[in-house]
Amino acid sequence: MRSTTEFLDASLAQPAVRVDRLSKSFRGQFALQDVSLTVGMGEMVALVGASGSGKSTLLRNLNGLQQADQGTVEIFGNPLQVGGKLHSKARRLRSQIGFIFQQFNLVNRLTVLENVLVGNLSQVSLWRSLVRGFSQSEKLRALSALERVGILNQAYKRAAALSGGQQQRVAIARCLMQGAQIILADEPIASLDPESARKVMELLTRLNQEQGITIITSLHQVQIVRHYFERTIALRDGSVRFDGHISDLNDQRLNEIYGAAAEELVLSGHAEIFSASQV
Ligand SMILES: Nc1ncnc2c1ncn2[C@@H]1O[C@H](COP(=O)(O)OP(=O)(O)OP(=O)(O)O)[C@@H](O)[C@H]1O
Repeated sequence: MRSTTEFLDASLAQPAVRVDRLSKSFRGQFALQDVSLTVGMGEMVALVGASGSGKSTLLRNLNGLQQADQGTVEIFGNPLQVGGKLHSKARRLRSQIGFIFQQFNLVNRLTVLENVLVGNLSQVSLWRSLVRGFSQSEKLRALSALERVGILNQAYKRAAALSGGQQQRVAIARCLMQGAQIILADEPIASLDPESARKVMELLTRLNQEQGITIITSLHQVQIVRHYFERTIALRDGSVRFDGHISDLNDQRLNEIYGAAAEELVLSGHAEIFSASQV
């Protein structure tokens, strides 16, 4: 069996994510329909689309939280799911994929540091680790992750005591502790105030630019996408309707794809993010 290092080395020549003809239905309705796309290592890609267009379903399928009915997802050239079944390597591949949720998904009664430390553990190992404690080097790595996301000074507070923006940064630190090479973020700023949203978007951008972490983020607001992203994939009714440079996804193109629903993407929340700050 190959070691993790060999596994990572072999992956360098591969795209980070490759999706081939992925389809998923709920009660006879397509949530994803014949979706194919490739995301290179170190890319930062926005997924846009009106409510119900399939963004969350796609992200959940990319890390195997959910299985499609048909099609393939490959991570670093290795199959994660094929034809609706998780591959035997899925667990190892998933350890390289961090996932950030709109509602942060932290364990409220644990401290910030503990949340970062347990981020990568199964439920069983989580309680075992909490009982036996963590090694010094694990704690140092977790503290370093918190420093990288700018909230080292909150390490010993309970997660529930933090603001939404800070909690989202804990979730990102958890991905760093996990050693994630890919971060999937599902509407990561939808529950945040404009200033916190700006900080989270800047942090994701920095992790992409400075550490080469591949980032795929679903977002509702086209203004934000225009500011932070170059490549954008637009979904409608579970199909890819646009995959290209954000400058080509102008208002006219949005209207062609979404009709009246384009307003939801152009006008919804956080437009003030840029006027309220120096960005
Ligand atoms: N677990 C589920 N059970 C039934 N239907 C589902 C389920 N998950 C998603 N769907 C349906 O699949 C379609 C795509 O949903 P999805 O959540 O992926 O869209 P989205 O673009 O992320 O929307 P939003 O921006 O509102 O989160 C929708 O019609 C939704 O109702």
